[in-house]
Amino acid sequence: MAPWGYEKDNGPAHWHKDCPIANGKNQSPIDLINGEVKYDSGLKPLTAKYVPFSDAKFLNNGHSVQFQPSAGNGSELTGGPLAVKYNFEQFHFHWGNNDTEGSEHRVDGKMYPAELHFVHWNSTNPSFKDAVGSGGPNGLAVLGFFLKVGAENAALKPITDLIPKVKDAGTSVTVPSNFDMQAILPATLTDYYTYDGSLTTPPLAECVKWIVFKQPLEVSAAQMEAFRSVINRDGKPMGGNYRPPCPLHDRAVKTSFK
Ligand SMILES: NS(=O)(=O)c1ccc2oc(=S)[nH]c2c1
Ligand SMILES: [Zn+2]
Repeated sequence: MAPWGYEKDNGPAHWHKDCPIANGKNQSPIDLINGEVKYDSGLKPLTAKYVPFSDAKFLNNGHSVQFQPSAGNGSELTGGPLAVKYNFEQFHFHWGNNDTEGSEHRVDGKMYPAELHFVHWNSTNPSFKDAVGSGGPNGLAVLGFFLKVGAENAALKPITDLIPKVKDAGTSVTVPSNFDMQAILPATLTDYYTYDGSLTTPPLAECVKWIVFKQPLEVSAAQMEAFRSVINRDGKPMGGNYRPPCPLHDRAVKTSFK
């Protein structure tokens, strides 16, 4: 089978052939239906402590554009639904070819134009790869932020300004060491949905504690257009690199807000 992608011949409907877990009971993304979520007063705010990276790349891996440090540097996530410390691994994006589609998670059936994922791995594992394979929903913690079109996002500008340099699949560029990743996050990481799920791309491992924030981040129309200029490994616009929602089965979605 052609390597997986989001086209007719290699998209989400085909993934189960290489990854049978695609039809599992803990798959992501999902539609976050407000009438079916349950407030959990025990959910505390999250704390993300991100240290500037001296050696990080921004790359086009053929199915997303991704910020990837060369090694860990003590950037970590704690709190919220998490029992232990999680190490930062990478962040990447999913987006659409127009403003009516692009996010992976949905809220009452509504898609946002894009979704940003901050990926972290459970520090009780020796590595990210081990955390993915550790079994159970506590291997990774992924923060999901919806993006909507509005004001320019100054914190993401150093990243969106690099997009023209990674237009083609397999290209990468070094990110200036003064890039302030912490500035992307809202000041307080309070109102979120959380549930046990999976990677939204192959291998689709069911190893993720998902934490999706209610409040979207804003990016400008020009920043959205930058994403839409990215080309995938088939030479087509990468937009549409989102998996449709999966069945919830008997999972609960908890919220930190009423
Ligand atoms: N889109 S996502 O669920 O955040 C996600 C995060 C980390 C991943 O590592 C591999 S391999 N595939 C991945 C998908
Ligand atoms: Zn993702």
